[in-house]
Amino acid sequence: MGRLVVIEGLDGAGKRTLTEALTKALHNLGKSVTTLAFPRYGRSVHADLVREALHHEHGDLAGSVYGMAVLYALDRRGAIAAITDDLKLHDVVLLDRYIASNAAYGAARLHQDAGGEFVRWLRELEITRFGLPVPDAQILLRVSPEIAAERAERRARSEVDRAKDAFESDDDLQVRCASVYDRLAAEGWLSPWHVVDGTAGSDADELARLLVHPG
Ligand SMILES: Nc1ncnc2c1ncn2[C@@H]1O[C@H](COP(=O)(O)OP(=O)(O)O)[C@@H](O)[C@H]1O
Ligand SMILES: Cc1cn([C@H]2C[C@H](O)[C@@H](COP(=O)(O)OP(=O)(O)O)O2)c(=O)[nH]c1=O
Repeated sequence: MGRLVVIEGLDGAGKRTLTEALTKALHNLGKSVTTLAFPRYGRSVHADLVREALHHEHGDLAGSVYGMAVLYALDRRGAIAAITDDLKLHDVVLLDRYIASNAAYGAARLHQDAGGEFVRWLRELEITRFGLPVPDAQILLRVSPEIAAERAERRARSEVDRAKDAFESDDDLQVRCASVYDRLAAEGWLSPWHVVDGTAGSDADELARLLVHPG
């Protein structure tokens, strides 16, 4: 069985960039890798509803923290078979966002912390009820909310279809979200976490070695 490794962080932290660098670094160690990004836009009706809601469609849907969290969770539930199959075929399955994104953004929206009711409810929904695979390791790509916002802004200007959504445009939300992520990582929520400084020019080779030879 392969290892399920998750990359987490704020919008614009550099998750997609690190996913690519880590994939190369793991290949260099002779490991087979496959990647998957959540939400699965264009492949899951739940993910598409999320994107549309974040761009002000579907009435007051985006206003419901629990409603949005259920949609994100259903997107993942629809991917269980694919993840399980991938874990049989590859040494590493690398996910760009997973359950902890739901925990961090939902708790931040509700002004709760990582030990609050929302995070407990979410774990019960996604792990206990839906039976999602538990990650072997999670990486928190840590950058200040200001740097993440600058990067998300630059990307919104340079890439088609990347206009900032409701969460990305909410600076206070990103600040609260960063602190929930810090707590989730410090507590080892669902798995051990590796905290990586996203401003230091992350060393993907070193991280790949840590992931392949934990401890
Ligand atoms: N270490 C880095 N230093 C500077 N810019 C970066 C770094 N990593 C990513 N970027 C840039 O920041 C923007 C957001 O990166 P991306 O990987 O798309 O973030 P995410 O997937 O976390 O939203 C992109 O324009 C990317 O080129
Ligand atoms: C996967 C996931 C994302 N999110 C949030 C984080 C982001 O602000 C937003 C969109 O995800 P993101 O991966 O940033 O997509 P995009 O390509 O549009 O930037 O959804 C959750 O709240 N819960 C989740 O389970």
